[in-house]
Amino acid sequence: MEAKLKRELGTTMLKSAGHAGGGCISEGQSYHTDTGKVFVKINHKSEAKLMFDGEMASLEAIVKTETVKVPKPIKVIELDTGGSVFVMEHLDMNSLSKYSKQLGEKMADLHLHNKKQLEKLNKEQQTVGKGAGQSDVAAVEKFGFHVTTCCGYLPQQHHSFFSFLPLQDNQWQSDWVPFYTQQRLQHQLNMVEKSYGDRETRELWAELQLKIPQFFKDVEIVPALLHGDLWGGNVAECADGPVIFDPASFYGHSEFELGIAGMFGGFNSAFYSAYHSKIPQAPGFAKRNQLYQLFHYLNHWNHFGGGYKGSSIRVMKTLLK
Ligand SMILES: Nc1ncnc2c1ncn2[C@@H]1O[C@H](COP(=O)(O)OP(=O)(O)OP(=O)(O)O)[C@@H](O)[C@H]1O
Repeated sequence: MEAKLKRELGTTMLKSAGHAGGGCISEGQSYHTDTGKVFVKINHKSEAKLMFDGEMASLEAIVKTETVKVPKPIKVIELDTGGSVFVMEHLDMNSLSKYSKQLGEKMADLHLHNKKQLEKLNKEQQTVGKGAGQSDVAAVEKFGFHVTTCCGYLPQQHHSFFSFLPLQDNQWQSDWVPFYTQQRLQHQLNMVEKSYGDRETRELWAELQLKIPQFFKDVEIVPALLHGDLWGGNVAECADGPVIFDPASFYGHSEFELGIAGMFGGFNSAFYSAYHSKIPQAPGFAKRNQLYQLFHYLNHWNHFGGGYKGSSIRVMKTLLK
């Protein structure tokens, strides 16, 4: 692997700089190269390329916004032995502590970035001489993403719990509610149905589906670039400020991001007040927050089995009250 890495990165030096842990998905390893220190994620499964391509595209999209710091992506390389590696900038990271407020501000900046681009574009189009399609302003008017992303684990070893690939259908849609209902919730529920065929869940979903549009009355939703998997394990800080990593990006409702953020801890009140000072809570926020958590409960049920069934059903029942 190291010979190939050297070749692909065009570096004469490739010196191990230690094992950086790595999550439960991929092994992590840092190296010194001619152009600086890199962090390499290694996964030996054949599907890893798809997963890393999604992560690379997500990081590239976030970098372009110049809002919140992420490791700069460098390259996805396929290994001759099967599997792939993903090379990115190495960052010295510590647990988030003194930069919570800054993270809140920067996440809001990330979420507002596309809205600002759309406003710029609109202004330009009203200016004489610049018609539609003539602008250099990059703005996205739909919900989705240009590549598939993976929200969840692609384990190194096959494990009977993990019988599916946690791929997200990011096909572009003009409206958020059908996007979220079909391409996020329905997708998870189809997998639950396939694995467990649970009747109570099926019945609750039949009712809940019809109610979803009511949760979105009077809210205007502008596509926002999301990290997509913003739990406490994917945020940290460097010496100069907060950093987020391991994204599964797409353009969606900014509130979706706060779903998983609220589930496993890691975000304090300084984070939330800084975030909401830039993006205030819209009416109906609390209910939608539960609707957004439902996706993650179902995703966890599909990943880890029955332990998350109870939470999934509980949230569905609360939403139906
Ligand atoms: N660019 C980087 N530079 C240095 N260390 C990193 C970098 N990216 C990740 N790490 C370290 O590796 C760990 C795992 O990273 P990451 O979450 O991206 O991997 P993963 O295999 O997708 O794992 P999981 O989602 O299970 O946490 C992080 O918690 C962090 O300590």
